[in-house]
Amino acid sequence: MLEARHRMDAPPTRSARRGPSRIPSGDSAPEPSPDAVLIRRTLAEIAPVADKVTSYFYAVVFTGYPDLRGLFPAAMDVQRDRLLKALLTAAEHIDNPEVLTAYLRRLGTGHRKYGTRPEHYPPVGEALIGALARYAESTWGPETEAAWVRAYTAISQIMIDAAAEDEPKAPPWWHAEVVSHDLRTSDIAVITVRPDQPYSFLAGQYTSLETPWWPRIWRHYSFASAPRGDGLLSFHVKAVPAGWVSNALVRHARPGDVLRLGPPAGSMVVDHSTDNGMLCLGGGTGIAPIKALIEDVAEHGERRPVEVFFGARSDDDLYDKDTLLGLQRSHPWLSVRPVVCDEGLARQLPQAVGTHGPWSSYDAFVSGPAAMIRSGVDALKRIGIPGDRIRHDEVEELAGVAG
Ligand SMILES: NC(=O)C1=CN([C@@H]2O[C@H](COP(=O)(O)OP(=O)(O)OC[C@H]3O[C@@H](n4cnc5c(N)ncnc54)[C@H](O)[C@@H]3O)[C@@H](O)[C@H]2O)C=CC1
Repeated sequence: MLEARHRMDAPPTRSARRGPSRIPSGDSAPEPSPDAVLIRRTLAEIAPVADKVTSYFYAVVFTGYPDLRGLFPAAMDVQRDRLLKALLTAAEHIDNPEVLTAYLRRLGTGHRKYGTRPEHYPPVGEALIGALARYAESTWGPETEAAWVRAYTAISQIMIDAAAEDEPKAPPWWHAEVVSHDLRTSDIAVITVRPDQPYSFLAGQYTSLETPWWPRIWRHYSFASAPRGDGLLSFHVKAVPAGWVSNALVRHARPGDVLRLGPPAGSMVVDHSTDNGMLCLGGGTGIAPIKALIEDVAEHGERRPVEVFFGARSDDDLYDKDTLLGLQRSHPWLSVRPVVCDEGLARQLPQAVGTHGPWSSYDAFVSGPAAMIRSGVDALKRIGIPGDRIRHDEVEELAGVAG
């Protein structure tokens, strides 16, 4: 159902720790604007036929404007309905400019790596309106169409402006040469690359990455280290079943291969204005950004307590345990607890953390499989950490990682 899927792509709420304001919901939500009411009616009507809307939308874009086909991957698998989902999500939240603008600015800037230009927006808008008009027959009319046109115009303008402002500051993408490839288990590799131009990011962030084997298929990977003096970047990659990019990276990438990177994104970063303790849960290769956070705290010379739970399904999957235990030996403020649990880290977590703590003064960081993030956040709330102090990457972004 589109409804369910595009909710996953919602701009961040405060409890997901990014934006300063909250998407209106529940009793305290302000009245939606007339445009928002019309837009939500359309969305409700197309929800049961979401797949048809998506197919029709892309068919109109690609047959009407063949030049745009080159911006998309040859095989439209998980990325197939990303653009449409993002547009529908943005329209749904048109009443919330503060959160929406931040979301759309990131989207606009992130689209530079696809080669998106301002002239691409009108044809996409036409295809969107055409698909909605066709599949939302009973709620469609001149007023509804006008509301969608206003929303799309506002959305596209924010994206175009953000891309234009970013242009003098950063390239649309970076080339990055693989300088080392360290196979840690039969399906996990630590890959280090050298970008062709300086690449600034914050520990805890992630980037999008494209391999030469699957052009225009981008996947997200977190940086596994804080920014380094030599400018190198590392990623922990697990080859997942049917994962094109992850399998290419683990099984084919070798030193000398050149990848492409998009801009850094994500705000699972350390707040250096406080000395709150940090409680970090890393599941599987989700430990990568946690390691970056630890290095960041160490570089700032801070003495805040950092407690890390590293969850994996087997001992073998604790592929980075030695590095983390090495960091623990060097930093008395750091404690690392490997947890082997096939049933889910979150199930064991309340028990594991319950014997430590109290955690109410801690900031929490959760990184790993999407389902683990969801259950981990619930578990952390149950042990007394307020939602606005729990940081994690957007779960919908991770959907693109599994590949
Ligand atoms: N920034 C982030 O949040 C990052 C997320 N990832 C994601 O982490 C995942 C790593 O995959 P693998 O190493 O194969 O992990 P995995 O599937 O082996 O799981 C790792 C740990 O999470 C637990 N877990 C898994 N599903 C759970 C659930 N539904 N509820 C509670 N606990 C659960 C497992 O028991 C295990 O302890 C990938 O999906 C990747 O996309 C990777 C890097 C960064």
